Amino acid sequence: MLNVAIVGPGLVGGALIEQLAAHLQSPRFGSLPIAIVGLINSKKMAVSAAPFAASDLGDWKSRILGDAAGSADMAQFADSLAKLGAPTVVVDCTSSSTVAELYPEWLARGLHVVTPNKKAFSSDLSLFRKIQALAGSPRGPSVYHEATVGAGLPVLSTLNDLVRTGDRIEKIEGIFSGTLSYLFNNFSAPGATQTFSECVGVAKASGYTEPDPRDDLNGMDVARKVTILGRVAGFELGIDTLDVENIVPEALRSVASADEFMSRLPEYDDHFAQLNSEALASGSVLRYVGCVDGASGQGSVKLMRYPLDHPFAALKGSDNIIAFTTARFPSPLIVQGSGAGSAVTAFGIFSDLIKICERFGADSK
Ligand SMILES: NC(=O)C1=CN([C@@H]2O[C@H](COP(=O)(O)OP(=O)(O)OC[C@H]3O[C@@H](n4cnc5c(N)ncnc54)[C@H](OP(=O)(O)O)[C@@H]3O)[C@@H](O)[C@H]2O)C=CC1
Ligand SMILES: N[C@@H](CC=O)C(=O)O
Repeated sequence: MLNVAIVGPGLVGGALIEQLAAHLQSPRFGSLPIAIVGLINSKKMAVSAAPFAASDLGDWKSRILGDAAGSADMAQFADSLAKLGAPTVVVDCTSSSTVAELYPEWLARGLHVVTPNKKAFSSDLSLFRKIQALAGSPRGPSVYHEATVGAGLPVLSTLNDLVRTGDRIEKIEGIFSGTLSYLFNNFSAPGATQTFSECVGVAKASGYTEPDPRDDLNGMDVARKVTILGRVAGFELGIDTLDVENIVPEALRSVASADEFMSRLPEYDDHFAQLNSEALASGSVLRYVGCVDGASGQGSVKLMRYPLDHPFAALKGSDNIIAFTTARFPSPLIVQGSGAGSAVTAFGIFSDLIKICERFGADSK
């Protein structure tokens, strides 16, 4: 049996609990040897040697993390998990750097890590290297983070396969943000009628944005993804040395809360409308694009113009598109599809859990 403990049952973590609970209750799939044994958010926690019942998972907010649950204490949470015996995975569904910095400690205690949180892989290179070293041995604890780039799309697994089979990465280029894809697909298209701030509002309500949408609009979410791709491809990319275009209006960069930012964004609709009409007048649309250049080992994150017949201009909804140009794929290998939202992200995490089950031969006893 593979024990699973979820840190941060918010939008994505909540969807993961739903998918796992549905799986446990399904006669078709219920034999998957996964047991949820721990939940922790910033206030409460619960760890159990016996798996939580599927019926409790259906109402976890009151039945598991309700009044009877203990106060959140991450050190105690990890202690209890490390003592469980069976292979145990900590699934970090926060966006916290503090939590990400705990991975080396968890790995050193034999706990596996699965996460959609980009921080550990895109911050200090030394943290990334430490994690890689601890997770590098064939039968030791492992780290999977497919959902950090492209949410549920098979982006990192594809890149890993290219690298491990000895292909040479020449360029990785794409639209890596579901939020910015949705924004520009809907705002920057011939005949579009929604204002920029209305599009941001829909992206937020649809669960595409980071908890604070400025983390998408300032380019940092894409910069983190470009850094992760570059590092997995073998380049020493650092987020602080990337060339990143921040499109948050200057005056809104320091406002205190995401709510205040959202309420003041309409003041800048004319500015974005102007950028858009200039692009349309030149027969192009605006798209926010990230790139890793294999020749220089450098990355960039920019608002660019693309002609209407370019594949990036034809993107729909919150789709991501990632084009890998390599020695073997001079005509690029393309991964495309829904690239944000809680359901697809939870799917990416779930598929990583299945990989750990397979790798460590967890059985259903
Ligand atoms: N939305 C998407 O499409 C995608 C999201 N991701 C990533 O998924 C992650 C989760 O996103 P999302 O679900 O939207 O975030 P939410 O803000 O909805 O949820 C975050 C959760 O983390 C908990 N949390 C925060 N800090 C701590 C802490 N120090 N200790 C314990 N718990 C903590 C929060 O607890 P509390 O409620 O108590 O504050 C909350 O339960 C992020 O890293 C995001 O970048 C990745 C790919 C796609
Ligand atoms: N905010 C991100 C969520 C996934 O990483 C995005 O819009 O892509």
